[in-house]
Amino acid sequence: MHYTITFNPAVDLVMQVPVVNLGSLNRAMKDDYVAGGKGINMSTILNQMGVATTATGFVGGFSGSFIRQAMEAEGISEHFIEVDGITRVNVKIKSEEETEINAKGPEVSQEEFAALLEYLAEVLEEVDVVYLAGNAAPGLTHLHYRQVAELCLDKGIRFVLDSNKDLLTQSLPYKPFLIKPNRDELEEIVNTDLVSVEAIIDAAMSLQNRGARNVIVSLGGDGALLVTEDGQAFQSGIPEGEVINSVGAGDSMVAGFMAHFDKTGDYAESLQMGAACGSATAYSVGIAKRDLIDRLFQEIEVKNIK
Ligand SMILES: Nc1ncnc2c1ncn2[C@@H]1O[C@H](COP(=O)(O)OP(=O)(O)OP(=O)(O)O)[C@@H](O)[C@H]1O
Ligand SMILES: O=P(O)(O)OC[C@@]1(O)O[C@H](CO)[C@@H](O)[C@@H]1O
Repeated sequence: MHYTITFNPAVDLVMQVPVVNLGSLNRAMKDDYVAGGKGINMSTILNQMGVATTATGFVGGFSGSFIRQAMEAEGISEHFIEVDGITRVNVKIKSEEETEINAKGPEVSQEEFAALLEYLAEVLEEVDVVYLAGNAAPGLTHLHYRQVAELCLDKGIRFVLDSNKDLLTQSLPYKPFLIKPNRDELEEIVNTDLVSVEAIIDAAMSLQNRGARNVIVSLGGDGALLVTEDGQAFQSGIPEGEVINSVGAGDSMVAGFMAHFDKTGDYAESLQMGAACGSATAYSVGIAKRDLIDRLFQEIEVKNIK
């Protein structure tokens, strides 16, 4: 089972607004509500790829119910802990540029966190994969990320971590199987501008020296780089297509990579699948569907560069 954890899920309100004028009333031409939050997006892709997944984390209020119903409609099993307060609604404005406003989200108490950890400790088995993705909810810190990471290390379970700053770096000693910073996140961690492929690979390897086993660095419309624990590096390109909404592309990439790696153990092909899922989501309103993923997979080139 692939368990995804989203500490602070969201309903993504995706609005098409041709021209945005700050300080004025703007009207959307179209709006879509999508169950979101990084772990939830990963479960959505895993499910598309035929991988058994359970989505967990904390939800509350009407928007929390929306997420639960969306999971049920997709046939994804879930074990969310109900919290007081209302799951956030994150606004994603699609104009000439993409603008995002992520809300704060409801507070998670120590008892609610303990209930999640207890559930995980009870259900996890060695063959499982745990994904912890996104930012913390109010009430949670890097220490809570570390507790999940430690549980996975103790149980010998592959742990996939997609977060940023100290939420990511503080868990590196627990040897996550995969981390996926994007270029900005990696630059922030290593405190340097990364302008060449070589510099990005060196920075990714510095995170391996701190404990990460495999590192994907996603580069938006410029593709992605993968540095593996056996010392190889791969680069993926992007297929032809029109960007509709790139929110969740990174989450899709992680889930696509893991779904394929779990079946094949093949790094190059798994990066190709991750890239297909990432671009397929960028070319969709919400998270990608399988038919587009399969089509784009054929078009993506992956090079072994080390
Ligand atoms: N504009 C785009 N065109 C084609 N493919 C894209 C585009 N943006 C993203 N992708 C694909 O998706 C992958 C992940 O995207 P990106 O680097 O934007 O992740 P991210 O910053 O983590 O995104 P998010 O936080 O929204 O999930 C890229 O490496 C690429 O393969
Ligand atoms: O605030 P966080 O947890 O960093 O990010 C949340 C979020 O922006 O990430 C997903 C895309 O990756 C969206 O579905 C969601 O709104």
